[in-house]
Amino acid sequence: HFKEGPKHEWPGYSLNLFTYPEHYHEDIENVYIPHGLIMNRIERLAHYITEDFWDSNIMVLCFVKVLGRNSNRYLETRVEFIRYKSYLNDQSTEDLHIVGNTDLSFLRGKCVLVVEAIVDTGKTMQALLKHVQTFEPKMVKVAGLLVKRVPNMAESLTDYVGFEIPNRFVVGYALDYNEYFRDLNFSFMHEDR
Ligand SMILES: Oc1ncnc2c1N=NC2
Repeated sequence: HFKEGPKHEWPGYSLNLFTYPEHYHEDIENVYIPHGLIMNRIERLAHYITEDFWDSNIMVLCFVKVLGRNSNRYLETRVEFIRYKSYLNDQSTEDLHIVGNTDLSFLRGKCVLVVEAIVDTGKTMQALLKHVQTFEPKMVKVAGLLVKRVPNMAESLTDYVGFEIPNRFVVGYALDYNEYFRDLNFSFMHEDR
């Protein structure tokens, strides 16, 4: 997936180009990926996913449903959420703690798309995929909106990548730092930690 990119790192956009909650002014460094760009990229991923899943029902996904309305094909989708905790402050913990229901037997024989906001070390995703496989789905693919470039990254776990980003902590657009910054629902910010 990841061609060796240019060595310079994308500097992000200056904060004064955007409006964002006052209470975050001291904590964020720049706008890394604005909302509009995220939306455009997600639509492209939905195109690839719809092609790959062609005539199978998809167990987990919402944005393909929108694409279904625009194109003449509608893939029935069902969305289930797996809540888990894998981060303490900004360090990934080793193990996967699934919160709530761990019985995923509804996946048996199904075409599953695991949708993750961010794939970092890949440890959580590997643990999640191992757990999903025990329920013998027909197919499992992974969509990650953000995938970090981390040293000796496990073979690419992600079939659909929104944005490949440097190995730095980002917040916003549902990504949090100990539950802070979740309400930055319009873009990613580099958290200068
Ligand atoms: O950079 C990150 N920002 C928020 N949450 C997570 C991150 N990486 N793994 C989980």
